[in-house]
Amino acid sequence: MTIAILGAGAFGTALAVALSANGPVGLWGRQASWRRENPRLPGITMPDNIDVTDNLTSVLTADTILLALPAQILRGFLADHGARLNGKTLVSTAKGIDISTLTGPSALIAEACPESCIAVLTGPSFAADIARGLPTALTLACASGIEGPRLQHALSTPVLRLYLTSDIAGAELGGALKNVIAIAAGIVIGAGLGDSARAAIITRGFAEMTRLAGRLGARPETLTGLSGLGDLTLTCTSPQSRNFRFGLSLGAGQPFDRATTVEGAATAGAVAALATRIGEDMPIAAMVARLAEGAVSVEKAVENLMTRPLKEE
Ligand SMILES: NC(=O)c1ccc[n+]([C@@H]2O[C@H](COP(=O)([O-])OP(=O)(O)OC[C@H]3O[C@@H](n4cnc5c(N)ncnc54)[C@H](O)[C@@H]3O)[C@@H](O)[C@H]2O)c1
Ligand SMILES: O=P(O)(O)OC[C@H](O)CO
Repeated sequence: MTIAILGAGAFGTALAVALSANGPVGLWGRQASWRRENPRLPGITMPDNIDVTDNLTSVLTADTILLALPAQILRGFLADHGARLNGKTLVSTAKGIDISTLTGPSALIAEACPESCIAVLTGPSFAADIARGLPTALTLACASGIEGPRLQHALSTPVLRLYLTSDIAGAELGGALKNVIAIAAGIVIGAGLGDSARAAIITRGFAEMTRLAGRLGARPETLTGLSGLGDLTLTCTSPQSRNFRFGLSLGAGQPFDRATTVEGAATAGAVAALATRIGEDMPIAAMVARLAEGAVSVEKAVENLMTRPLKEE
């Protein structure tokens, strides 16, 4: 198996560093003018067997491509380059739902590359941790009983342990939805509402995640696994998370650098629209969408959530 990664942001670069333990890796970035140290991942030196390039053609000789682009970028990228990727094994790593189609990355890839085998790599993992070689466990979702195990072995290393599932919908939705709830958790802490309120938002947020994912065909055990509960726990509790930090700044009423990749912001809008379309109640996600747009104050959002009709758990 020959491997290339498209997207030389923090995560694509970290994956390249990890997978270089198994052999050569191509890493493409549209503006990859650096070669040995990515400014998005300071302090990490690229091993010699990573070919960092801004020439897409040169990395497309690989048979297996990991797509490490943000979810809202993917559709446009596939429109431009999907034909050249079609037929290759494609592994999606984006954690979001496309705001214009309300579909996840795997559906976008399937539409653009109908002859490709598609997998999803997701789970609790900060790029900096992976790049430093800290032990990490992820979920690899692939519907193919042949390609799935092959990928699982090729993408695992002594410090990167992949668990295999065939539940693409569950793995993908867990990764996308946890980002929305992480923003909510950040808001709670940023606004000084306390750890008890955060535990409540995580738990009720997880209930929303499992409800929506279940309606969209996910298996419950996937949501309680690494890609759901595992990643939710990480992202709602660590200031390393950009989604959590975005929430912190919203809650505290402080500015936030909008150039930072915060997948949960657009995904909250997509989730709210999706929930409305299928008639599912997602009050926390809907409130995060409004807060991220600046359409409601934190005080009003808390009041609205706390005064909803009382119900059974
Ligand atoms: N950073 C992490 O810790 C981490 C961990 C797991 C998963 N992820 C997921 O990986 C995905 C990418 O996140 P990241 O952390 O690498 O983001 P990032 O902001 O570090 O990098 C995004 C990259 O996308 C590139 N890009 C933007 N628009 C583009 C376009 N039109 N064409 C080509 N390239 C374009 C940018 O140049 C940049 O290199 C996200 O879905 C994120 O949720 C990130
Ligand atoms: O920095 P975040 O919030 O995008 O989170 C990164 C990863 O998704 C954590 O698993």
